[in-house]
Amino acid sequence: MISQLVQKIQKTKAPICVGLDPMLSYIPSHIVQNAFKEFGETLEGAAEAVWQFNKEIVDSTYDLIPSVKPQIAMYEQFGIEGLKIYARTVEYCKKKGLLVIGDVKRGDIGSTSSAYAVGHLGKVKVGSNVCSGFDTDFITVNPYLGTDGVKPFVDVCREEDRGLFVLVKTSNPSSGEFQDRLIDGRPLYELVAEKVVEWGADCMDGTYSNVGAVVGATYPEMSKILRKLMPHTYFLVPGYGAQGGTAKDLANCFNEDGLGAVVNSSRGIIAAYKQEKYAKFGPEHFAEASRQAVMDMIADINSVL
Ligand SMILES: O=C(O)c1cc(=O)[nH]c(=O)n1[C@@H]1O[C@H](COP(=O)(O)O)[C@@H](O)[C@H]1O
Repeated sequence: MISQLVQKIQKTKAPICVGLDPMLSYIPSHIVQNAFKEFGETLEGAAEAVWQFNKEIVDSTYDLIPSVKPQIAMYEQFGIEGLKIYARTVEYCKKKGLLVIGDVKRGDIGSTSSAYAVGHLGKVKVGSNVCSGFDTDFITVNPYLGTDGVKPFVDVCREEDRGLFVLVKTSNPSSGEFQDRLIDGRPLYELVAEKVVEWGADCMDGTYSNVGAVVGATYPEMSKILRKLMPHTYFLVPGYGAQGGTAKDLANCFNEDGLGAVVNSSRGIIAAYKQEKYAKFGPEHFAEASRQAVMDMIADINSVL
């Protein structure tokens, strides 16, 4: 699976992923009002607005990009109606030729992780049928429970040719509270990185493993160390844009050949029309503002590679 992402990145010359993290407050009021008119001021109405918003953004950017990353929390806030739209968004993006990284951050005891792995990446047996749940290409995984909590995901990746991005060093301000703590003189994120390499050793797909790592754009010194520790691990790099990470900050996440990382931006792309820089597009043309923001992000990142 990771080789498909590499190929799409090489084809588009865009090592990026558009984060489909829709909050109702980002959605222009003409879309929200139309959805409310049809479905009322209900969870169904909110979910319909999210769907219309996502569809326009995907339609206006899919030819420029290799991948998207829907964050499931933004859909779960609308309950089952939101989850239906998560599933519809995944399916639509795949039809458009995009690789989909489901940002679900799962991880539990082994038996529970197995069910998560099947539901998001694999297939489930239903009587005599074999069915797919959310059917995403990659998901994000939380490694806090250790090897038996991660292995079920790795096994499904090997069986189904899917991929993971395991949290190693996250982009948020408090990430150091646990992740930077020294254990036998070494920060925890380095120990997790070594485990990610070990988990991914049996899942190679070309130069890289299907077991990747999440490394935030906001900690450039740490990403430099992690890049060296994990030469064959692909990085998913969030934190660019809205969280303050710049192209210069994330240059360390890439290998010398310009591969090795896919950079996410969510609010910076989907809510671009709200920024002064893109205000000229106005809410009516929000999707064109997103397209322009994608082009600017690609140029910005390529300028440091
Ligand atoms: O796993 C992630 O994608 C993730 C890890 C991390 O360390 N930091 C982080 O921001 N994310 C996700 O990346 C997205 C960032 O959104 P923006 O800050 O709007 O670009 C959100 O969906 C976060 O949940």
